[in-house]
Amino acid sequence: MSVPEYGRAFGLWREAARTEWAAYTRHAFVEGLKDGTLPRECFLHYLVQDYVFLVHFSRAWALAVVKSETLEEMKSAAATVDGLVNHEMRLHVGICEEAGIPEADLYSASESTANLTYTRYVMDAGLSGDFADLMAALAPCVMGYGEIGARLAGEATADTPYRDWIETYAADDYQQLCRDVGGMIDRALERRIGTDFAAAPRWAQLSERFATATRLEVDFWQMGWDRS
Ligand SMILES: Cc1ncc(CN)c(N)n1
Repeated sequence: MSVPEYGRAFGLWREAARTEWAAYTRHAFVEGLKDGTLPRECFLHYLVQDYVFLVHFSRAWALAVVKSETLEEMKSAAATVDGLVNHEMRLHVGICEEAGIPEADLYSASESTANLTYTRYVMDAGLSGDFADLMAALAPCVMGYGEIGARLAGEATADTPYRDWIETYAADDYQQLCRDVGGMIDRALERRIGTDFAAAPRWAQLSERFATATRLEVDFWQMGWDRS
């Protein structure tokens, strides 16, 4: 299967971090979602943590609204906050409710170290840097799940109990969000570092931010796998 395309900067970042990217998008947790062998307790542990993750991730996208320099950037960041808090989190609330975990418990769940490390890294990228730094740190999260969802939609076993999760990220609206964010990132970078991304003095640092956030995604799956 060919991988979906989510923009020029994302493609370059992904290629530069190919080892980390493979560890993220093909982690044992992901393969367990695909063939249904992931233990339910691991999935629920991950999902509770992911709800908390999305709360802080939404704060980081809200910071992107503050750091925007154009209306396009602002609209895209605001639409992503909306997508996260009003759509993606519904998946978590629904599945956890079925498992007897009410939403109030999700909101007050204590954060695992992997969760805390990742979301605060992203937040710091935005606080200490500019919009481009923030986008490089946010991109692995948005696009990685888009790529995983698209692959698993085609490869998952018919009876995997994780079909709802897979379809949330394979769905047209999530795939469109990835393309829209990817296009917006390209234009945001062109504005700040010029069209030849790889030749720009800031490129190495932006790529490093992307690679670091990708490693933190690997740790997040591992946290779910270990229930740590
Ligand atoms: C840890 C993590 N990374 C990415 C996503 C997809 N927004 C997520 N829900 N959780």
